[in-house]
Amino acid sequence: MTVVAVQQVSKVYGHRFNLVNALNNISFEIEEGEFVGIMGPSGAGKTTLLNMIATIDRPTHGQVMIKNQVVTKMREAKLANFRRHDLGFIFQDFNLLDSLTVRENILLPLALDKMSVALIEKRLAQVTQVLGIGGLLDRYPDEISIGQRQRVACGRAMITNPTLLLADEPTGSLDSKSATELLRYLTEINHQEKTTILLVTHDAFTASYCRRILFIKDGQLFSEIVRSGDRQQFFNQIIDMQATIGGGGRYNAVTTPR
Ligand SMILES: Nc1ncnc2c1ncn2[C@@H]1O[C@H](COP(=O)(O)OP(=O)(O)OP(=O)(O)O)[C@@H](O)[C@H]1O
Repeated sequence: MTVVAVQQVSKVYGHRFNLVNALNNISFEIEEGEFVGIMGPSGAGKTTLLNMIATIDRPTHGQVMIKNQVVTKMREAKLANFRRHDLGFIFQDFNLLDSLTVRENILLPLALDKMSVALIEKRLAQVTQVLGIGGLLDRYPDEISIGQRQRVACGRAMITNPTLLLADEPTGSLDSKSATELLRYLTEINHQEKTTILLVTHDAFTASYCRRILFIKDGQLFSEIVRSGDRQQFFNQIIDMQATIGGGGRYNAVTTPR
C-alpha cells in the first residue's frame, strides 16, 4: 500500500520581487513499512518537503496524499485529528515538556483520546520495551541523558502507533553512541511495528540505516538509491552520491560508519 504520495508539489516562498522556488514540481511515493531518508545540499528544499508531508505547511501547487487522503486540502480541524492519530514527529531538539515526567510526556498525544487505562498501559509497555526506557517513566527530562531524552521523544512519536513517523535531523544533537542507539531503535520500530519512517538528514552514517534515500537538489528529485547490500556498502554509495550532487558545506563526507 502507498502511504505517502507527493504529487507535482511546488512551493514558492516570498513576494513578487523576492520569490524562492523551494520545491519545483516534485513527485514520489513511499510504500507502507519503508524506511526512507531525504538528503541533499543545504537549501535544497528538504525541510520544506518534510513540512509539506507533515502538514505543517501547504504547497503552492500540487498535493500530498497520505493513506489515500489529500492532506494538503484538509480543513484544520480534521487535520489536527489526522496529525494526532496518523503522524508521529521527532524533532531535533526533542520538544519534551520539562514539568512533565517521562510517562506524562510519552502519553501526551493520547490526552484527548478516550482510551481505556488498560489499553494505554499496554501501549506504553510496548513502546517503552522497544525503546528500553521502562525504568525512566517517573523521572523528569532534566534527570535523564540526552540520548534517553531523544528516545522518550521517539516514544511520544510512537505512542499513537502512527502510520508515518517523520524526523528532521533526529541525530543532529546526539553524540555518536546515542545516535547509533537511536538509529537502532528506529530500525526496531520499523521492523517490529511496521511503522513507515521518513527522515531528513545531512549525515551519511544516519542515512545508512535507511533502506532508500531520495536526493533532492534545487527543489527537485536528483536521484535515489536503494540499499541492497550491507550498511557499509550503502554508506559508501551515499558518500559517492553526495560527491556527485555537490554543494552545501554541511556534509560530513569524512564520517565513517561507527
Ligand atoms: N519561510 C521561508 N521564507 C522564504 N524562503 C524560505 C523559507 N523557508 C525556506 N526558504 C528557502 O527555501 C529554500 C529551501 O529551504 P529548506 O529549509 O527547505 O532547505 P533544506 O534543504 O532543508 O536546507 P538545510 O539543509 O540548510 O536545512 C532555501 O532557499 C531557503 O532559503
